[in-house]
Amino acid sequence: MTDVSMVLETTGVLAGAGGLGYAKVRAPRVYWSLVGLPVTWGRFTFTYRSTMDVCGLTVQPSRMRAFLARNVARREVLPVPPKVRRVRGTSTGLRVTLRLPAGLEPADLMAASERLRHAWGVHSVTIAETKPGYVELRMTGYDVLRQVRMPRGARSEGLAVPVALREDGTAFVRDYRQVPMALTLGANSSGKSVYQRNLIKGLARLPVALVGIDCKRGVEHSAYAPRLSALVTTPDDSAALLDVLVGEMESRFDLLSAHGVSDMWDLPERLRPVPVVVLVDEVAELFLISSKKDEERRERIVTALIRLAQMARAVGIYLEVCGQRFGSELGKGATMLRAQLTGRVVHRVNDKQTAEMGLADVAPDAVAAASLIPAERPGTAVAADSSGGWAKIRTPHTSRDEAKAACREFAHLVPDLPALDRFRPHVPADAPETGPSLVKPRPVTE
Ligand SMILES: Nc1ncnc2c1ncn2[C@@H]1O[C@H](COP(=O)(O)OP(=O)(O)OP(=O)(O)O)[C@@H](O)[C@H]1O
Repeated sequence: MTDVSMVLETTGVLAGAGGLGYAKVRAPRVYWSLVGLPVTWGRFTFTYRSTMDVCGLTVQPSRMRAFLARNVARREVLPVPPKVRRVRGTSTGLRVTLRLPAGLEPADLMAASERLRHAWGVHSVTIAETKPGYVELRMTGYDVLRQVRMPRGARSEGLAVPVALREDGTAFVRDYRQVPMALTLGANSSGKSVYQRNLIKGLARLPVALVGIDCKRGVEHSAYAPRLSALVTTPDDSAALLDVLVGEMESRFDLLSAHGVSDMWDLPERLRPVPVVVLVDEVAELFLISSKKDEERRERIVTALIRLAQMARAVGIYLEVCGQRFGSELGKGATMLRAQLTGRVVHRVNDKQTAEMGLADVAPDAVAAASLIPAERPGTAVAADSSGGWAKIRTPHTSRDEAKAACREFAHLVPDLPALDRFRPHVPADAPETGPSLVKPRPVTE
């Protein structure tokens, strides 16, 4: 709903810019609130019945209803469209809650979304089932992914971080309790680091331990050091850290079994271990070997990652893996690990095979959309999970310094986790607020 701040923004922008034409191109949010929303709302109200009828989204009335219409109301018996329960304008579009009559299902509306989009002259129409028998029609008035602004009220809580904006104007939330393990793929400069920065910025304020594995010499993760419980930057240290995480997982399982529960969240709060999010950047670095002697290390790393991905959810250890490609070319264990990482975010890719690696097993319909992401829209991705649902998303642009500042601000939230102490990065007390990082991971390999 438009509010006071929106009205002020509206007036200010229009006064300075000199007209609606300018607003339409340069300030689509303003144009939508002033012109698009009232026009679309009116068009929707006046054409709803006829549009649903021509789009094949009506059913024959029940016998009783037909009888009453014919004999009591003495009017023509009309086909019945879904009942409109609520219409709500937002700063990006129009939301309509519909109650489906018997005989219609959400898939019928999904199949007609392109027709509805044209009929009401909006940028996009998506359909979301809100509860059995009810759907929400989410219309956007303009391309909300062109200039991303997260919805008001989207904030991190529990173990969920609103990390990007969906095409329908709602927040894409990375919720670790719903989707514990995830994989982010994308070509160079497609926006993977910015996605991770948004994630870190949101996670930093939550009661979680953050672990960084960044074999690109820590170029990204060293900025987050003040908030990290552990940071490793070489494959050897990664192998040691992953062994410790597997040990932590096992002792947490002992705790669950001692209390007769099968999930950490069933433990009383005072006994519950702190959740751990393990962020792995450039995963291929952990798989590659340059000599025979690296083979044993690779085996150790891959086995540990697979064990964590398969079991650690129940004890609150979550994996967030990132890479350019993640297929069988990485060797033994790669596809097995990938199958466990059920949350997928695929940015622009260089070839269709990479999109398939990321999406074909969970949401095959999304492969084409990921292959079409243009280079001039960095940060755009297709997000999917094993439910089969997918959405086009784009992150808000977040600089390294912003993520770094959030990690400093919430450095006091680094939880006590003795098992990880020897991997804790050393942050000099006088490390600069911005600029190149002075953070050094400690040498941990024995
Ligand atoms: N959501 C976004 N909005 C605007 N610009 C973005 C967005 N995401 C990324 N960019 C820009 O795109 C460029 C590449 O982004 P980023 O560094 O995140 O890519 P990457 O996939 O991590 O690349 P690499 O694999 O080379 O590290 C950067 O200049 C960044 O500022």
